[in-house]
Amino acid sequence: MTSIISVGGDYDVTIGAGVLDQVPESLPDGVLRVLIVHAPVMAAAAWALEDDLAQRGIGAILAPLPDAEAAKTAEVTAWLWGLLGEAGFTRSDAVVAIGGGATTDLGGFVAATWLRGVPVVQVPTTLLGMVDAAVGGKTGINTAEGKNLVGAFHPPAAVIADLSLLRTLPREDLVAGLAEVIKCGFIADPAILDLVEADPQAALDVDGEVLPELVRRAVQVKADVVAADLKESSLREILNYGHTFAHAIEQVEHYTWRHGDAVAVGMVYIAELSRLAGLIDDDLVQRHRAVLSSVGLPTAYADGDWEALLTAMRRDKKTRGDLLRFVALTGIAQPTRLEGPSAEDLRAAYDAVSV
Ligand SMILES: NC(=O)c1ccc[n+]([C@@H]2O[C@H](COP(=O)([O-])OP(=O)(O)OC[C@H]3O[C@@H](n4cnc5c(N)ncnc54)[C@H](O)[C@@H]3O)[C@@H](O)[C@H]2O)c1
Ligand SMILES: O=C(O)C(=O)C[C@@H](O)[C@H](O)[C@H](O)COP(=O)(O)O
Ligand SMILES: [Zn+2]
Repeated sequence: MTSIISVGGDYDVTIGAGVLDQVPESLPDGVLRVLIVHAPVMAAAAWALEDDLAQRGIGAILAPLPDAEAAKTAEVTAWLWGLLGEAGFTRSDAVVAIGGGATTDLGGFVAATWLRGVPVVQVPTTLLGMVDAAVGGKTGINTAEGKNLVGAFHPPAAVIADLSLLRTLPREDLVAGLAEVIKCGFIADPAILDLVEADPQAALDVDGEVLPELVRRAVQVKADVVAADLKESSLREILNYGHTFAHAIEQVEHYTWRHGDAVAVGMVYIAELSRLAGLIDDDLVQRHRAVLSSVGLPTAYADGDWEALLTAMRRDKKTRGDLLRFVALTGIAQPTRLEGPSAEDLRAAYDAVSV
């Protein structure tokens, strides 16, 4: 079954097994050349796309990226700008990004910045990319000081999510992708939590029916939010649930942690902080731990450097001046903001996740 989810009428997310061959027709009319940036494991898919495009009279330049987070750097971005400059890419040309969230973040950023914006078609190949990174137009790279500190909002022309690609995804990456799915359950769609809790193993079965349903539901949550608030003036912040602490872990651990794993711990951290602030009860905190651990996600982060984590959290984009701001919950599907928590509560929540 193929599903198409419209993002505010601006572009479609096509979800289904075997939809990869729809990439050429998802390019805007009149595209003459394409830069295909791809994760190392997606070389065969990139070559196949190059052949398909050639038969349609569209030229392609292939750009294999460093794997995972190593792609999201100023150096890789500058290398791609160089390729585009040498080839004389114009605004009738486009970018296609094939890979996980790191690839689509980088590919989207290059498209956003080249000539102040050329079209990008996002082809996510991880669960996390399909349900989150490729949708919504947040693009960016890391700097030495922190995660995603440089970027642009640049919605794609289309998103093609071929579920059959998940068959080769390592289980650890599949599990990590479920963190963002579960996040959507906590912030907006409780049916996601019910589905995962009813059968956690089914949620990880790439050939079953539960996982596609979870993908559709999470994409719908994201589509609804970004259609209402593309540039994160307010509502979009809810998609950052768990991310303040998660991004700090990722940076302090030099990106050796998967993003989804860090988000899982980050959600437990904010749940603990919210409990300390009187926003939620202990049952909801424990529901975070139970549903996340049921699919194999981490819920604790031991032996961290608290001062380094705090410094990293202060660089979060939701911070305003000295005011640390978190997306929190008052209940399931009831997001709110927790602003300026005390130093004692920040530390106590850390103690609760660092056991
Ligand atoms: N822009 C956004 O809105 C947004 C949302 C969520 C996450 N992100 C970003 O996404 C990144 C994380 O994305 P990710 O979890 O996809 O990680 P990733 O892009 O690092 O990919 C994980 C690993 O899976 C491999 N891989 C990809 N597809 C595969 C496949 N089909 N078969 C086998 N291996 C495959 C990759 O090569 C990589 O080694 C982070 O940088 C995060 O900040 C961005
Ligand atoms: O799309 C969004 O908005 C999100 O916050 C989704 C997050 O899952 C994602 O990790 C995003 O890249 C984080 O953005 P940042 O602005 O905190 O860097
Ligand atoms: Zn995320």
